[in-house]
Amino acid sequence: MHVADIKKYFPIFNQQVNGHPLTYLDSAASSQKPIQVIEAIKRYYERDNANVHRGVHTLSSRATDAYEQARVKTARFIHARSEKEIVFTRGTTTAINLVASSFAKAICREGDEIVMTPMEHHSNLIPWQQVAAATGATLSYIPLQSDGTIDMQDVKNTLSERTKIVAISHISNVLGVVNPVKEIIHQAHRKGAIVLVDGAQSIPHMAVDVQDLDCDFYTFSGHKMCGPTGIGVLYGKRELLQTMQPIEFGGEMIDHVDLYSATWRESPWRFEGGTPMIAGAIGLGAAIDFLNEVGMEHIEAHDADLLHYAVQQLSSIKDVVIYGPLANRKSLITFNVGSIHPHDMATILDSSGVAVRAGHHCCQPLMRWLDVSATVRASFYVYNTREDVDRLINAILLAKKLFMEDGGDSKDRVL
Ligand SMILES: Cc1ncc(COP(=O)(O)O)c(CN[C@@H](CS)C(=O)O)c1O
Repeated sequence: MHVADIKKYFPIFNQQVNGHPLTYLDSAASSQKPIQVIEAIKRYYERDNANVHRGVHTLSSRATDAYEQARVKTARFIHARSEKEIVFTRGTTTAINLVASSFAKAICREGDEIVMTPMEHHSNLIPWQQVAAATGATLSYIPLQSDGTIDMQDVKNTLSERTKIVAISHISNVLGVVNPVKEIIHQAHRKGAIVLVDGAQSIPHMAVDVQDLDCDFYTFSGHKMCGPTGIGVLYGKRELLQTMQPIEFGGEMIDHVDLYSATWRESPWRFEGGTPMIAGAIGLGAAIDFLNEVGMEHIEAHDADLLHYAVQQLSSIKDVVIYGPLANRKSLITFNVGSIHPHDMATILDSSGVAVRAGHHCCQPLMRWLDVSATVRASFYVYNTREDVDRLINAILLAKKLFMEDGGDSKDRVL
């Protein structure tokens, strides 16, 4: 399967939007789904649908096998030591909240420190604010360089003997910057701190080896990596997961129950109370098969080519401001064009069939750090092509002509 002709596996592109071919540049919000994932979920509901772990009949056995095979595939995809280090959650947000509520609240005390960065998504910011409020721990932030990157000296200066938790994104959903998480983890471990990596934007775009990183927790969402919504993953070192108490209680997750008390199954099952996202997990497994067939190295190379082309083309338009570093970034480009409000820009782009995201991208502290109220973000994935970038540029030039007095300059070109 060659990246160049991957679009044909995505049925959603067989449509026009506002009279134009769909140019989907919002994969950082949620990716599109290949027919292989759609068919896997359809096949489950048509042939194998039953509840897992409890039934002794054939369909329940088939559903259980498929569900647990998805866990094995996920463990292999991120090079976890064991599938028992893979907890299925609803997504990145619930994975982070599980660690914050179950692990962090148990180990943090008055005066302990939780270290983050101002670029974090609200899902990797607010849970830690809640931990601080509940335990008396304090929040410390690693300062960003002017281009949005992190300097390791600032990391060392921010960490202290009181640091208990470091929570950091692998790739920013606004800046696109790839953070030096392996080095940060090394420095955090020297202080005895535990590190959670928010992998929502990295897992879809780069090969991740959690053992090589030596991260303690790693979180991501199926819907951003060609999988369905409603399924995500918390990777946790087994010795840490085993110390954690569940935060949702009921069926599936128990060992023994009497009228006044209950005991739990081992991890990961103790964290998967109630009927799990069976079809979601099976769809995630199919998405992992698809990404493995394409090859993460090919995805990374395709991503780099598209992003380089997009930065080059966007930079050629007068009045464009690009946020984040021009190198060491992946999969997305955040920008503004002169005085055009991002929502106006996104609306005009949509009239040309170009789907981007506009707003604060669930990163309000980062918008204040950038000193903007909102931005436009174009994000790319395996099914995008240079033609999509050209359509984006053309639509931006149209918006300039509609919204800005000078209507574009001689350097601008309309394809
Ligand atoms: C870095 C990062 N961390 C956590 C999340 C939350 O993922 P969920 O699947 O919604 O739980 C996201 C999702 N960011 C989307 C929706 S705001 C975006 O458009 O940027 C993210 O990018």
